[in-house]
Amino acid sequence: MMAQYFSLKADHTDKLVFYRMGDFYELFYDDAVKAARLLDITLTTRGSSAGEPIKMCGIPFHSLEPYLAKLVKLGESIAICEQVGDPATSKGPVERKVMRVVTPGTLTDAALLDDKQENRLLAIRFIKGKIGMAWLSLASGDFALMDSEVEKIGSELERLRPAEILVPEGTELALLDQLRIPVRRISTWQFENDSAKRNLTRHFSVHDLAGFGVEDNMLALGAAGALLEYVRSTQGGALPALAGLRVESKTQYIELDAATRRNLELTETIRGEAAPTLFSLLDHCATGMGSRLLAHWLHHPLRSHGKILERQNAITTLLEQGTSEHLHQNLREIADIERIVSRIALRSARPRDLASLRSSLLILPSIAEQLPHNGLFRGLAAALHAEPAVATLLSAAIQAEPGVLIREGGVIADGFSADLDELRNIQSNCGDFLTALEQRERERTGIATLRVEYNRVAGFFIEITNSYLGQVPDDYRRRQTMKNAERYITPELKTFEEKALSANERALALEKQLYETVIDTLQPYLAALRLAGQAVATLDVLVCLAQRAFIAGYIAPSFCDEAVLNIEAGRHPVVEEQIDDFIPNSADFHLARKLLLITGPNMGGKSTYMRQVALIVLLAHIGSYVPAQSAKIGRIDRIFTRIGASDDLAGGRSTFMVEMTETANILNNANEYSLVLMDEVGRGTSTFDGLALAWSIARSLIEKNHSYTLFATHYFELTRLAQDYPQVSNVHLDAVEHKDRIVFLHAVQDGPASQSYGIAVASLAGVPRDVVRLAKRKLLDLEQNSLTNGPQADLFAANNYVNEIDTEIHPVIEALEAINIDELSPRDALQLIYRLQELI
Ligand SMILES: Nc1ncnc2c1ncn2[C@@H]1O[C@H](COP(=O)(O)OP(=O)(O)OP(=O)(O)O)[C@@H](O)[C@H]1O
Repeated sequence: MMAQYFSLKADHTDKLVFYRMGDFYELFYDDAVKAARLLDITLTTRGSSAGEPIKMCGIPFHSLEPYLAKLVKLGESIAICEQVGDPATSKGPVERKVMRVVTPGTLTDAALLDDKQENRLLAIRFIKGKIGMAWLSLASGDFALMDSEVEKIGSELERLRPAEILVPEGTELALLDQLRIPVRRISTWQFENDSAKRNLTRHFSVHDLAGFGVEDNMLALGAAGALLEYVRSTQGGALPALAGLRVESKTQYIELDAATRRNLELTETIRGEAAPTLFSLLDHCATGMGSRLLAHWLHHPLRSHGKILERQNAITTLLEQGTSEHLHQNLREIADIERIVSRIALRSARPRDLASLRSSLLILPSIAEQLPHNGLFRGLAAALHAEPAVATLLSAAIQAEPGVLIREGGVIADGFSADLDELRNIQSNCGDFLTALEQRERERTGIATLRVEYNRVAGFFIEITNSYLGQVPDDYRRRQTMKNAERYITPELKTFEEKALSANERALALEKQLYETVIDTLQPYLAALRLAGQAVATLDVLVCLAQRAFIAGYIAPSFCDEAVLNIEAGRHPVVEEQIDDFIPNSADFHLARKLLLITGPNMGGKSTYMRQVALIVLLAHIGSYVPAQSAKIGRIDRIFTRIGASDDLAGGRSTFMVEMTETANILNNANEYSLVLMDEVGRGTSTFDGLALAWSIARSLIEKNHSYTLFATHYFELTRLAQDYPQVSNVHLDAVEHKDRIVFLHAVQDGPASQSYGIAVASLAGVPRDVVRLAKRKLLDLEQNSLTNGPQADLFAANNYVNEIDTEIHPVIEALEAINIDELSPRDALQLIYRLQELI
């Protein structure tokens, strides 16, 4: 047995091998050690090999799924090895085979998949600064490819969020090793374009790939080929019917770099949590398909105003008709058609998948009828009226509530197959037949005590007590002799016995065969069903966005071709949900006003304001309504952000290095159609360096990039840029000090800030009072020594360097500050004077 195990394991060295032994899957050696640790199950030993005990652990076969789910989540791949031979007839160990390989990127089982998340497998190939990428979601059949540049890889990974990555052997890229995504290195030759082309044309049964818009020289082609082969190897040779092959174009979507996707907290917070994010706020979709599509839309804002307006108009119609809630309730009844369709394609669909597909298909026409007859809805309604033949077939073929597993039967509906009905009749009519036979034989033989019976050892028999043996007819054959009776069988009973005993087995076999036929019959309809699934998803997202717009008072943004970005009374969609009185703020950009320099106290709301502008722009481009009073948006192709400080310790980059790398990316790539958010750039280094950098970066953004820029800074000196450049406007957020408190107004106003309140905020945050006091004193010195007339110290000015020692508080002053004169007795006062004198 171990020899058999070793030969199977040799083909799956990089996976955990689940070796089926009766009712258990067992793991051996290192696999056992690893699985025991990851699954928290007992590690034990079984027998020995080469004198060493064999380490093993095992799990019961019927609870495979939760264990698989846990391992796959941890990034492991598993080869599931089943017994395929018959234990009764095989000499030596039963024949076993790896029937299925489960890897994080190739999941299709409902139990292993997250409803709301797309599960993608991504293959990447690198050649001379370029990358070719192909990705596939096996569960939904979406297959796409794209060429890009190496420096975009971070952004692409953040966008696609693959569950598993394939790269050619020998690929060295630090970024890949830092990811928490399993990376599999496969032979380089599998990434060759020629064999990929052959594979793909064969798979799609086409002469060439031009029809998909795939060019011969695309780098991504090789990646697509490698990906397809990998999937085939995990699915026991079967390949799903893929929805087609999409070439994703770079110009289709607004580009968001990796940092921006993170900073805007689209689907994950900066800390990596699922909420609160834009997605967690918006996602009230009725189906998993809708949630997945919404996440996709958020990461793929469109550039084409035409396409955006199609969605927006659809939302407007839903709002006008007020049917969203009703549609939402109807959509809740719809199963995950996309994933069921993929499982049908892979022939792994369970009976209940078919039942839920059926019930969904029966509801779809009524949903389609509720849809308005305009714009996007026309196409959606057509797709929802998917092949009625499928629902008819499934109604005829599958029981109302089928069993869980086809091997246990109870799946195929009565009346679908006459043969199956007969087999089932035999089982259920067994009792009737025997009573009727008994009656007939009693009459024929005249033996009143004759009994027809069954037991497991003798099978069916007619029992006649010894006193009537003389009356036994000739056609009775003796089966067994008892003490007081004889047991007989007749040809009729024999035929019945054979039928009855095998009926159950044959019914199960026939059900399995019929089930396979149903799956076969469904294959030609899968493309239409997939479209129906996509239509459900689209409708679900539109309804969800319409509901959000209604509940939160969003408005429809308008688009134009001029250089304009005008938001009246905009709100941050996520922050406004978390606090009671959110103050709306406007933002106005045009050709003559392209950089807003934002100053104001910490906690004033600068980051919130900048992010809200970006989120409104992003929401507008997915077709959604936006949280504002009005919004008019010109052409925008990219959004860049440089917000917050984070170390990239694993990548060997300090906070400041990360800050400058992201800034470099912006300065090198942002153009007049870009929206740029710069939050306190330069704060990661010394004051003078930081200020000098911030100043030159802002100038470059004005002079060279011409982007729509929101530039938040604490360097007050930068506000002077507005005097040199007409495109720069100063805006500020304010606070007022009230007794010991500081109140933030959160309203964006024209002009530079007058104070920074940093020290007041520090005090608010609980910084010890003596430190705050020292800081105030130091600030006073700095301001007095400054040669500028400005309200804040000008660090560019000469002579503002103040000797630290000079500003230290004299111990006498400190002692005086510490006393409460009203509480001093005359005697204490006298002593104090002595002490103070000593301190001079
Ligand atoms: N427009 C607003 N209306 C009401 N509250 C707001 C508004 N903007 C921000 N806030 C509140 O103020 C808090 C601080 O905002 P934010 O982080 O944007 O300040 P900041 O100026 O960027 O501060 P820092 O300079 O310290 O980063 C937010 O968490 C939010 O609770």
